[in-house]
Amino acid sequence: MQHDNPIMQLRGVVKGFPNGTLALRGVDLDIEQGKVHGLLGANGAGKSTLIKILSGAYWATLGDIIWRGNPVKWDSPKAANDMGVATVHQHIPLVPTLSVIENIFLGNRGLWRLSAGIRREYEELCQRIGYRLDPDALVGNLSIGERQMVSIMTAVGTGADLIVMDEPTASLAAEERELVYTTVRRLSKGENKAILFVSHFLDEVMALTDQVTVLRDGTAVLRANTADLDEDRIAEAIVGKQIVALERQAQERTPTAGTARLQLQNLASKGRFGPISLEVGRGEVLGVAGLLGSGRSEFLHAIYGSDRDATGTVLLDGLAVARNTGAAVKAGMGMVPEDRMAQGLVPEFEIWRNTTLPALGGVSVLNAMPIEERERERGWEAIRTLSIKASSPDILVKDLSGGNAQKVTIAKWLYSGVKLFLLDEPTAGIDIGAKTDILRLVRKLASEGQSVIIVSSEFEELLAVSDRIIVLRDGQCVAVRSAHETSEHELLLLAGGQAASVEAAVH
Ligand SMILES: Nc1ncnc2c1ncn2[C@@H]1O[C@H](COP(=O)(O)OP(=O)(O)OP(=O)(O)O)[C@@H](O)[C@H]1O
Repeated sequence: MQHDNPIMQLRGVVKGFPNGTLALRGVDLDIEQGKVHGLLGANGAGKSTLIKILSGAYWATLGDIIWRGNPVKWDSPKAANDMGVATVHQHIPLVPTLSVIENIFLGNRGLWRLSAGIRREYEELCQRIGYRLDPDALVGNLSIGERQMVSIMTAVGTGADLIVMDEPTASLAAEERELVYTTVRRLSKGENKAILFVSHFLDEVMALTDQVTVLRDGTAVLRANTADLDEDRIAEAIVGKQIVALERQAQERTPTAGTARLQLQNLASKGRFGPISLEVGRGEVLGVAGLLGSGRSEFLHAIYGSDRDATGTVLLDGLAVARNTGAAVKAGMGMVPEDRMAQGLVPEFEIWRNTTLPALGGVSVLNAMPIEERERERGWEAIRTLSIKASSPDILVKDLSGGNAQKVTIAKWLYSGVKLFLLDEPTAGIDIGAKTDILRLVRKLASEGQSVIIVSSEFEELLAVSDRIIVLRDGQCVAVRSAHETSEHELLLLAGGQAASVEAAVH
């Protein structure tokens, strides 16, 4: 690989954690100005650790960081930021109670009043990026895609020359992803910025990046120009072996006919979605396709009772479920929300404790005293079933990589007698090897009689795993299709309206 203009170089970077984990084992990396550098690797390969070192959040245990030709030792994100490195983190650290403009300029201005100058600066930033949000909109009211754009604008607004993006498209639909790509291209080609782009999506890495580094178990196992690679080669480097493509298994099964597990009658939430009436059978997987803002997550929250404004009736196995999450869990629903860290896990607890949180019935005496041995065994089982990269169930969830923590949120419901799984983007941020494992697990749950409603921005995934797919657009259910009767193309058209730019999808 030729390096014309490296702005950032890592040489032999090692990172060990106090619990003994060696997350990076001597990594070299060269990021050039005006180029997009893709960083890939399975969950737990070391990507976030590397990013934290680049952005000053962690010290490297060993090795050199060379910025514009000079070795540096950053002791804080602010120090890295002052030198010209900005990071767009995976879990977007925005302040929900502040406005867009306040969030964007908060960090580098401290306390200040909104002046005409700042507003002008905001408009200039929007011009540069080619995207505009209402500067006074509250961040808490924005969609995940819009929040992602606020994070990117914040990074660009610092004037950084290297922008590190940690899975910026992880839970975005095709159209919103396209927005991020356009921004990345503008910044690299138009403004000569260097971009480090972390992603699990091979198609976008092929389409967007100039160079690629693949980490496996803390080692850079592939460093090459993207033009010299193809998806198979990258996938092989990520998992260390050839992987089987997503199989489409939908045709092979028929859910138990005539037995409704879930019945929704006029379920609606004002300004969000609905009314929607439908049934989900025992052993059925219902896919929900829709773009960001279509009401897809809101739909799940209403079923689960976490939307207190929702109206309508939800019946599980013929019995009405009161509209609160406690009643939903008691009735047999399990929810894996999109914003996992905020809603799904207790980071300070071990894997085993998180895995058995909702399921103490099976591992305790009279539901009161958990038997630790059995709980730990569950933890091991979860590690095996979902290929969680952890040396034991005693590892704290906060010490897991993002993707592995996410697997724990799924594991959490597996052993709790759940009858209806509500999965919001269950494979976002999950590496390609484990993605197929999770989809297979969904099929397995269905074959055992559980029902599943799954929301995914990746329609290919919905087609692979669902029996039926409903399409939401602007809060309305605009189509119901049997999975084997539809296609990704049709779903995209339906989800975006006929006029939707299908080209927006990455090919
Ligand atoms: N604070 C920590 N303490 C101990 N171990 C950690 C800590 N942070 C990460 N690890 C471990 O270091 C390894 C690398 O994790 P890292 O978060 O860098 O992976 P990743 O490639 O970003 O994964 P993902 O795709 O899931 O986000 C993992 O084994 C993880 O469990």
